[in-house]
Amino acid sequence: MENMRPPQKSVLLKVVILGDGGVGKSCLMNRFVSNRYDENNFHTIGVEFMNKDIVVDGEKYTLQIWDTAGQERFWALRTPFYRGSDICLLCYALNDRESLRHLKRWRDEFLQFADVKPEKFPFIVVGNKNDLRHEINPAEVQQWCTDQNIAIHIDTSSKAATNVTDAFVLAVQRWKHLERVAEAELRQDGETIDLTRPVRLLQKRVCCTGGGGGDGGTNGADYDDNDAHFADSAMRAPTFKTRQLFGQQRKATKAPKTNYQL
Ligand SMILES: Nc1nc2c(ncn2[C@@H]2O[C@H](COP(=O)(O)OP(=O)(O)OP(=O)(O)O)[C@@H](O)[C@H]2O)c(=O)[nH]1
Repeated sequence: MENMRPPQKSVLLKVVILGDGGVGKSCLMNRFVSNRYDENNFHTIGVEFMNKDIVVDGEKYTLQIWDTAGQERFWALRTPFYRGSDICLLCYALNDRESLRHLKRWRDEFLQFADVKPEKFPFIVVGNKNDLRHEINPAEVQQWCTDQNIAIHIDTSSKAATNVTDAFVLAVQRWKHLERVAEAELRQDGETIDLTRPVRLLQKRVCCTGGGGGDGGTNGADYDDNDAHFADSAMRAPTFKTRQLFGQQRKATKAPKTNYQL
């Protein structure tokens, strides 16, 4: 029989989106997963998540994206979901200076509850609402990222569908880069590495063949590698109980074909 190669496994990554209420976290997730945009979104209460399959640099990933409530009063509902994250998107709105200033608070909250090493964790700064007049100049964002030791920031518009997929792709590449760094460190320490499996992903991250639960559809885009990353945490999928309590899975109704051109 021809073409009987085993299907490539998909690596499961938990991605958490944090930032002030109204900066556009839910819109970003919906644009990425379903290519939809809703002008009249309700505030998120607690957390919601969606899955999306994506191919980056020839490797399959299932991104489990957690959209969190940005309003302060929901902190107790969102913080239990930080543990087990692989990537954190820190989201602000380009027309709202305060939302950039508050990113420090969001980062600190994440570090407190996710229990990860800041220098080894892939944070990506996302400036959303790129279609509106900017209140913040790029040098300020760059300075903030440098101060916080964050390597990547990108401007997006969920409304205009600008750079949304790119933001998630960059995040995966950053994660991959850190993974390689971790692998190199292990080699230096003389530890044995199983080259057939991702470092520290041994039992948990390899997800499934053919992808992520079918909620998002597969983005066939492929990306050239240059950069990458690693999270120091274990993947923990939500249990049925926690889903019932807080983490509702948002259904992407028919996922239309993405119109992103990368
Ligand atoms: N112009 C413009 N407006 C946007 C964009 N993204 C989101 N919005 C608007 O901002 C509103 C709030 O977006 P949400 O995605 O609900 O914001 P959020 O960060 O999830 O808010 P919380 O759920 O309260 O944390 C939306 O209803 C849109 O009207 C964008 O890229 N451009």
